[in-house]
Amino acid sequence: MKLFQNVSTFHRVLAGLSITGLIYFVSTSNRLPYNQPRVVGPDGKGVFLSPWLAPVVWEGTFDPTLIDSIYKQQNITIATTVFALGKYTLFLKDFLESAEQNYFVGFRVHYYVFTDHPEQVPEVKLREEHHLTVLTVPSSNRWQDISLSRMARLEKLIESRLFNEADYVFSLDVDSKFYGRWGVETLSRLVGVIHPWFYGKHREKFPYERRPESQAFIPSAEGDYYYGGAVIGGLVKDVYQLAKTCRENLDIDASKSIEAAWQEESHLNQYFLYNKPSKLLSPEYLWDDIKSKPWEIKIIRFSQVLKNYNEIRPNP
Ligand SMILES: CC(=O)N[C@H]1[C@@H](OP(=O)(O)OP(=O)(O)OC[C@H]2O[C@@H](n3ccc(=O)[nH]c3=O)[C@H](O)[C@@H]2O)O[C@H](CO)[C@H](O)[C@@H]1O
Ligand SMILES: [Mn+2]
Repeated sequence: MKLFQNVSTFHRVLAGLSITGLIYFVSTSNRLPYNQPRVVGPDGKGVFLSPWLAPVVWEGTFDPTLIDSIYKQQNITIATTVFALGKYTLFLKDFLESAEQNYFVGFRVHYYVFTDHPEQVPEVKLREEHHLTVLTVPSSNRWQDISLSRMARLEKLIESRLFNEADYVFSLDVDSKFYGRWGVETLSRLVGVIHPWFYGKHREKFPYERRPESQAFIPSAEGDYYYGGAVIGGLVKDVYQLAKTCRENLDIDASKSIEAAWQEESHLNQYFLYNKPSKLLSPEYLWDDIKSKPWEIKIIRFSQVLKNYNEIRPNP
């Protein structure tokens, strides 16, 4: 504790702190202060390196033909998990059909569809080397539980199958559609996507979990990007570590009856702050159909579709 010259100063400071303040103090005292990274530069163009030298994938930063030819030599399989419980099965058709047009075309893909209504999984013609497995899970009557249980299910699926069946894995929101190429340019050890609604905002305004009692807590002076929970990816081993850690932290929060502001997305953001992704996907890879396209976005590749939450979620 270099900050304090002698023990009595340290005790006086401690005595003046509340328990919440103490947790805050201990958890922040050894963290490095640094400026928030920009997503769009002063020239209005997307910044394509993070301050820890992770590439940020934007249109124009890669040559699709060249990058495909490099990965072709590696004979890889990309597992893709997608959850469609309750009424969310209605998103599967567009999700899968648009994926088949755009998603890892020419590479081996294995979709794992988790659902409580296996009979509602549509028949979609898959490309050669693309496969789909339906995994039946129990229904749930809280959307928050569905969304956050994805971490535990991903962890278990990796343990039981993906260590043997795949090289990379992506977990994607089903209420989405592909509009453009999503290929091997997105592959890396650990991959996160920059959320389309917050990339122009100061990090103090990010909807991170702000209660120190939660395992997802992020202090207001910290944060790199606000990552979307709709896309998690990377090598099977690294995504396993992420899913396991987030699931453990979700369990700790649940035991204290705390639910983070944005469920597993909050825990994902906390994980990525202290375990930096090795590649970032620009908001081209997670847009929202109701959001107009600004100048810095040259192409929308994957986007959340319009939906009426009151109609499709099992609870408010
Ligand atoms: C764009 C984005 O980053 N979205 C995130 C955001 O809100 P969203 O509003 O996108 O959450 P959402 O309603 O799409 O739920 C996330 C996912 O859970 C599944 N699901 C949910 C409800 C249901 O009844 N049935 C079902 O299958 C489905 O796969 C869905 O895509 O915050 C959520 C957690 O609060 C997740 O982190 C989402 O990934
Ligand atoms: Mn969604």
